[in-house]
Amino acid sequence: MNAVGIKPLPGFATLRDGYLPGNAKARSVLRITAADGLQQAVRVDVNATGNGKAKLIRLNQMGKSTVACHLSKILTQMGKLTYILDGDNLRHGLNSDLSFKAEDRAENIRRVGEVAKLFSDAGVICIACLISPYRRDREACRKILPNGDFIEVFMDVPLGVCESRDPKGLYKLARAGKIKGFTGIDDPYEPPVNCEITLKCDNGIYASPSAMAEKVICYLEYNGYLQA
Ligand SMILES: Nc1ncnc2c1ncn2[C@@H]1O[C@H](COP(=O)(O)OS(=O)(=O)O)[C@@H](OP(=O)(O)O)[C@H]1O
Ligand SMILES: Nc1ncnc2c1ncn2[C@@H]1O[C@H](COP(=O)(O)OP(=O)(O)O)[C@@H](O)[C@H]1O
Repeated sequence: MNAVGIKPLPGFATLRDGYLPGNAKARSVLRITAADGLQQAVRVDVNATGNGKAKLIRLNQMGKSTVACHLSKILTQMGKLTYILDGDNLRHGLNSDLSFKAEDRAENIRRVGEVAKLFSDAGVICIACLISPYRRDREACRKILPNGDFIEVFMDVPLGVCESRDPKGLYKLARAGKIKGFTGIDDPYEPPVNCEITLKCDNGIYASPSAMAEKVICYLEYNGYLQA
């Protein structure tokens, strides 16, 4: 158990223990650290990472973007290329024609899956943070990616905690009936039954976003996803 309460998987230290992953090439790590930013990291030459694989990583529920940023930063420091596909942002561009009706959420998730597949082909680890509240849509998305390339991360955060954060005030509007079909209020969220990773609280205490990201890294390391 380290200082942030994560039990490392057998044979793995977490990054906070000062562990430099054996497969991270010093040249790549230095170069990408110097770039110091997620978008800049994406511009780094693919060959510099030595990473031939890419994965779609889904994060559910509140705190998605925050954990995704930490995850991307850690992966970048390890010499990997990453790109974050954030549902909230994509709905301003690629998916601006879609509503929050069930069929439009399905199309939203399908498009993000297809985009993630393209990133994957280019050797970039794609971190997709979408609510994707319905199981059937997540399973359809899993099928878009090659077998084993879709890693589902469930952020098991109770509605009350999400609602207490509410930085955009959307829960308040939903409770007041000013937004209809809001996930968790008057639209369902179906928790996964077969996700690869669950991030939740321990003894009522939530891990920090960076600790959650480290847990994902441990999973990826342990299962050989980050080998050069
Ligand atoms: N009705 C309704 N239900 C849920 N969410 C809503 C809704 N209306 C707007 N928003 C904002 O849209 C963000 C979620 O978009 P997603 O593309 O991830 O949703 S979905 O996967 O298609 O369900 C989500 O942003 P995040 O909080 O960053 O997830 C909300 O701010
Ligand atoms: N582990 C955490 N502990 C406390 N607050 C958090 C945590 N993760 C995220 N937050 C805060 O919760 C709010 C929502 O986080 P965000 O990452 O934008 O969620 P999402 O992308 O799921 O909507 C933000 O104000 C963020 O700072």
